[in-house]
Amino acid sequence: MVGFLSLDDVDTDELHKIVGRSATVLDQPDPLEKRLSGKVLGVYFAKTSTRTRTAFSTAALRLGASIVQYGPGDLQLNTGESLHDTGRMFGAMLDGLVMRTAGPLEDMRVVARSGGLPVVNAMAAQEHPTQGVCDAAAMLRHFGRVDGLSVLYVGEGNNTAVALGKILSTYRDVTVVFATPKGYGLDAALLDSLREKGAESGTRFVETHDLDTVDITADVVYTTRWQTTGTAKPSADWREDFRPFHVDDEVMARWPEAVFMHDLPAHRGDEVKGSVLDGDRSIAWEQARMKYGSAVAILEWIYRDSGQSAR
Ligand SMILES: NC(=O)OP(=O)(O)O
Repeated sequence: MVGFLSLDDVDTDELHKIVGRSATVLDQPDPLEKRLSGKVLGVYFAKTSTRTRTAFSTAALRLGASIVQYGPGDLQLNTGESLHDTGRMFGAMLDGLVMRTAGPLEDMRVVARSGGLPVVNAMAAQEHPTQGVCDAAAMLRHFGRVDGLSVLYVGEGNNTAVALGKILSTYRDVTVVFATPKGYGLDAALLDSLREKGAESGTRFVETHDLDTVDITADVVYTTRWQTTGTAKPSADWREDFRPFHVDDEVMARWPEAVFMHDLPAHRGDEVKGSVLDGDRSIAWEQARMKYGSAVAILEWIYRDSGQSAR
């Protein structure tokens, strides 16, 4: 049973192969090899999604699988059935599951263990690993490399930031600055683990709560929406804390060589000005298309032993 629950679970060489494959999928015309022919995947999204759900559904279909879709109100989980029992039922009938919740990653591990089936983490509270693959692949496709890039992340230290940090920690000589609102930064233990991992390959991580003091020469300015899917801010006046992290043309002018990235969905006027998101330096829409490329690459990797059940 091999799923895709956390970037921590995947060997670096394998991860880089997945990123490399993601970056080529967009340039490869259909048809894809039907690596998932005869398989049936569950696609369970307990939280809203436009990109990830569409990407994994279309990727599974184009790879030859059939899919069964479940929305937030569909499962007997809502009436009190346990995750363990739910996983057992999925495992009895499905060949894999793509799953999004706002809950802990451990919930997905329970489903994977009890069902004995591969589970893809399409976003959990702690980590959005498929987004990390997508983002690294978008950088690879644009720059021809990930090694040596300087990335300025502006916004909340959410599950997208965690995945971005984890995947960039596997590349060489990358500089990552997280400019996060005070009180909404990365978990200190996570940041320590990123620094430890990055030290092996010359990759460094810095966190600041003052965007004005950032003095790197960035290749990428990356932001994310202020209200992460499935989470709520603890204070009513949180917007005041986030306002200095709005990426507008003046912010982009400080990094004239940088491209702009965004995991989307965007809220123009909050985290980003429309002229930046839709401007010449934005690769956010190519990055969004990479959601499909990365979904294909992840599913191909999970079912890489063609002809054998991944279960
Ligand atoms: N970036 C991302 O995960 O988008 P969706 O929430 O639309 O899937």
